[in-house]
Amino acid sequence: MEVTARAPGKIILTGEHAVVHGSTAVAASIDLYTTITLQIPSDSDASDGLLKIKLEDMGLEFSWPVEKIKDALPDLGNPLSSQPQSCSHESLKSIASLVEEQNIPEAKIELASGLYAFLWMYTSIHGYKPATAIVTSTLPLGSGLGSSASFCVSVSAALLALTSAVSLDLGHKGWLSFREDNLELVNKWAYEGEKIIHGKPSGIDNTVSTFGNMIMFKSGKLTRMKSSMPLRMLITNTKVGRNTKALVAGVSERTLRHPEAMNAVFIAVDYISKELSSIIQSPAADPLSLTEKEEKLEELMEMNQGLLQCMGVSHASIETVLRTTLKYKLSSKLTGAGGGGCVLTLLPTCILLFL
Ligand SMILES: Nc1ncnc2c1ncn2[C@@H]1O[C@H](COP(=O)(O)OP(=O)(O)O)[C@@H](O)[C@H]1O
Ligand SMILES: C[C@@](O)(CCOP(=O)(O)O)CC(=O)O
Ligand SMILES: [Mg+2]
Repeated sequence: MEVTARAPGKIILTGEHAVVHGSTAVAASIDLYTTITLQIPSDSDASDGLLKIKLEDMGLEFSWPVEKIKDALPDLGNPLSSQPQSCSHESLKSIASLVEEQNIPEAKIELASGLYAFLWMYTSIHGYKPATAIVTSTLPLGSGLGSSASFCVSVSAALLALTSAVSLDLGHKGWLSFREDNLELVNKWAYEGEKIIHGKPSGIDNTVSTFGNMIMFKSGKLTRMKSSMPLRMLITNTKVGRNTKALVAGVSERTLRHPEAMNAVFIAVDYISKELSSIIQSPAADPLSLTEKEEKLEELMEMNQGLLQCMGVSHASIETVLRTTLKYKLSSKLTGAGGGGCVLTLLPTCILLFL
């Protein structure tokens, strides 16, 4: 049995971090993907008894004898793919020791949490079957474009596609697609993976990666959006590496130190996201001209960036991009967890006329 699945990365237009604390955020999927090919031999005699994962872009391969996984995680004997399970502290410790034995190069140690998520989802859904997973990605890792969620969604989709828990319909461009209820299952398993990588994710990244297009997200609930205006974003990668888990934890610590001030910040972000979504979706016959709408969006992005600074997640490299784009009267904000990573700049239609 073999299947290939892919899932997109995302940009967050407004509301990152605050969404973890219950505010509204707006996100859109982008045309960069994580792709996974999963092969599970149907004849166990024909296999080498290993669970392998090949990260092709990095030229890395990791493998574990399934018997060893069984010893480390003995409680997963009866996988129930239709019931997403959270990884307990004990299971995570066992998984960490399985990954530690692989001697990941020090410069790539961040990959460990991706491997934890893979091992958890694989064994929870398929038990101790030998298999090979080959992963490639066009997304930069750890840059705010949701590589972790796109990895988890593609893994979850590939794993579920090879179970009887889902049925696939003929999709578009040669890809099969999941039905809506099956997409929810894909999303729930991916969220369990994101929890292992991020610690305390809001769920917005895996949700937009699973359902695509543009969404509004608040307290685990998604509202699909229909944009009624052109919206072009320039993405600048500062190439400053950072880790979402640490940044999310930093905002929570600041919230514990200054609960009232931070709650006011989160409420302001909620209003910003709601206003942004209503502008983006306002009917074309709206009295506001396109230029007026774009000016409002620019102002909202600037306000959100200021509040992200309040949360302590901006960075000198992000400020440099902000100053540079401002010279051309363009508005920018960080996207994703910040601390480096990517910056979004709105490209208004008047600029595009000159390109
Ligand atoms: N293709 C991949 N293969 C293995 N792990 C991945 C892959 N993509 C993402 N990950 C995991 O996700 C982590 C990056 O997630 P994160 O810090 O949330 O940044 P972002 O989601 O913005 O890219 C990586 O360090 C790795 O553990
Ligand atoms: C900071 C946050 O809002 C988004 C993180 O996105 P990314 O992992 O940096 O792509 C966290 C979350 O919502 O789970
Ligand atoms: Mg992430």
